[in-house]
Amino acid sequence: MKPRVFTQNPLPQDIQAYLNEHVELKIWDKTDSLTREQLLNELSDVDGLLTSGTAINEELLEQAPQLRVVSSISVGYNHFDTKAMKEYGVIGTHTPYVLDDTVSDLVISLMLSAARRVPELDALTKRGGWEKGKDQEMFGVDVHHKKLGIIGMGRIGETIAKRAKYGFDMDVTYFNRTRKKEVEEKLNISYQSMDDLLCESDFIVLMVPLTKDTKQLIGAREFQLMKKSAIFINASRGQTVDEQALVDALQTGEILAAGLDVYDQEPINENNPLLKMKNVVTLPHIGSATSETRHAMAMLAAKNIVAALTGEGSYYAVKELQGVEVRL
Ligand SMILES: NC(=O)C1=CN([C@@H]2O[C@H](COP(=O)(O)OP(=O)(O)OC[C@H]3O[C@@H](n4cnc5c(N)ncnc54)[C@H](OP(=O)(O)O)[C@@H]3O)[C@@H](O)[C@H]2O)C=CC1
Ligand SMILES: O=CC(=O)O
Repeated sequence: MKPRVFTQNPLPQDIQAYLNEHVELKIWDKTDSLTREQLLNELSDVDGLLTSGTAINEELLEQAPQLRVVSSISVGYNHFDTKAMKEYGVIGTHTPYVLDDTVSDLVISLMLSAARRVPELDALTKRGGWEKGKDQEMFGVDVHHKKLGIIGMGRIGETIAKRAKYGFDMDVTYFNRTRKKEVEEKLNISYQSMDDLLCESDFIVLMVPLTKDTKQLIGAREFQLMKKSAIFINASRGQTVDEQALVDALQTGEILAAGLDVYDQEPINENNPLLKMKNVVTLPHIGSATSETRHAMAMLAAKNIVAALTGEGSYYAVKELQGVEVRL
């Protein structure tokens, strides 16, 4: 008998066809979005769940007695309670590598947009505010040849560094808990303590996963260390930053500008002060959102769930759940 898989994510036809060959696929096809209660109900007799941000916690695992694999169409997996999943013998998989270039492109666009004030000046031009002789009021700052500090030199961090170094001649430094000498040599970049990186960088990009150690990694103290001319970019998760401290730093001129793809609350509340600031570029968590990359992620997530459920082929288990014995 084929394993049963449930998903609430709409999937392209070719991915559905691939899944149908290997599993009994059930897709949530109602127009209303699925409530938590409906999800738990659907999970009562399935072996696998294909999802993106669904919180996988004890309450869900308790009510899904057959569940063996949760495959996330994302690389970040802070929605997994990996401790509980381990206890219940449930594997969690994710989609590394296939989105690195796309997310990096977006990070570079946030850097450029914030530095050159692209959204602000686009709005000014469209509302007829372009006046001759007022160029100076529209000046931005250069990106090329500046110093970029990347916090979180992982898969995505590395592709950002490559673009910054070879595309924009930037002086790139990074901070990680583990030093990566081979990457330093390959890309001609250097390692710094986090405080030194914060003090010296013109651009600071945060690209760490959200974990108990990175929650509010950047707060009031860290913004105080930054240059007044610093541009801060966050494309990791909103909770890696103390958002109120970010608002304060931008309002008091402690830093120059910010480019954000992620927030404490998503979708962001329409009254959030960040939305009112000219010196903040705001995007709706679209780091990997191109047709090609979202397709590649969904296909990889489909392959992960098939491999993990059938035991045929390899899959990308998240770090904390590698080698976990799956419940029978
Ligand atoms: N905006 C968007 O749409 C997207 C956002 N993301 C986010 O980006 C994150 C990173 O993805 P990816 O590059 O693939 O992940 P990786 O695991 O490859 O890289 C993460 C890096 O962060 C470092 N890190 C972890 N904890 C800390 C810490 N406490 N202090 C400093 N550095 C730390 C790790 O090094 P070390 O362990 O040595 O410290 C590692 O090098 C994802 O987890 C996700 O949250 C990803 C894709 C799209
Ligand atoms: O935020 C997106 C991800 O893939 O993680």
